[in-house]
Amino acid sequence: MQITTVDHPLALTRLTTLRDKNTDNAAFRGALDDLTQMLIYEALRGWPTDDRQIETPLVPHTGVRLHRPPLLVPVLRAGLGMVDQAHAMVPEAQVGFVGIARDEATAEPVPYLASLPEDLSEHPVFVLDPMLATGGSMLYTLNLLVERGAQDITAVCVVGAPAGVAALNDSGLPVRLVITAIDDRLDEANYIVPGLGDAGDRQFGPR
Ligand SMILES: O=P(O)(O)OC[C@H]1O[C@H](OP(=O)(O)OP(=O)(O)O)[C@H](O)[C@@H]1O
Ligand SMILES: O=c1cc[nH]c(=O)[nH]1
Ligand SMILES: [Mg+2]
Repeated sequence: MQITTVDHPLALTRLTTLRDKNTDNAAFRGALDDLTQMLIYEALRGWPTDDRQIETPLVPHTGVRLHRPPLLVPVLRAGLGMVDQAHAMVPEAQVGFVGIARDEATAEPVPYLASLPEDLSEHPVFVLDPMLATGGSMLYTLNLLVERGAQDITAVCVVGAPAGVAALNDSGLPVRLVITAIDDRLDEANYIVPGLGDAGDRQFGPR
């Protein structure tokens, strides 16, 4: 699996804000917004383009547009904090939604929403979820997408645990990973260490 680590100093300052337990919900959302811009920018590096004929104020000119803009799929709740900025970067993108909450006792993904196009065979997909812990939620989402024909998927994450990265790698699914940091480990409750806590709660409050 291809892994792109976005460790630009500006990405790392935002990650530090996210990790800081004294960052309030509004500042957390702001830092995630900034970081998402950088992740999407890197995720689209080298993306195919088509010619677009325009006229500058001086002469006709051949510019570009994205070839097949990715479908953006935030995984609720935490991925909601990434979708507005991702959409701002790729305004022509369509957006689908997946909702999953981990069972707190088992860390198994419990899905509660899937709102996606029926046929994804022509759509590259960007899955937006800041956290890749055991990988259960991401694998559930990837399988949902592949069942609908997706063949080109990018997982766009902020922090991963080695176990989650290995789970994606071992899945054999058509996915690459764009991420800011791969942390040390999971704790006994399957939280990422050092991590940043619960990315959903830190944006929206406890559920
Ligand atoms: O890799 P995993 O072990 O599956 O853990 C990662 C998942 O956990 C978090 O969501 P959570 O279940 O806390 O829901 P929330 O976003 O509503 O808080 C996170 O946003 C991921 O979706
Ligand atoms: O550390 C973790 C693990 C799963 N989900 C989170 O939000 N944080
Ligand atoms: Mg949560």
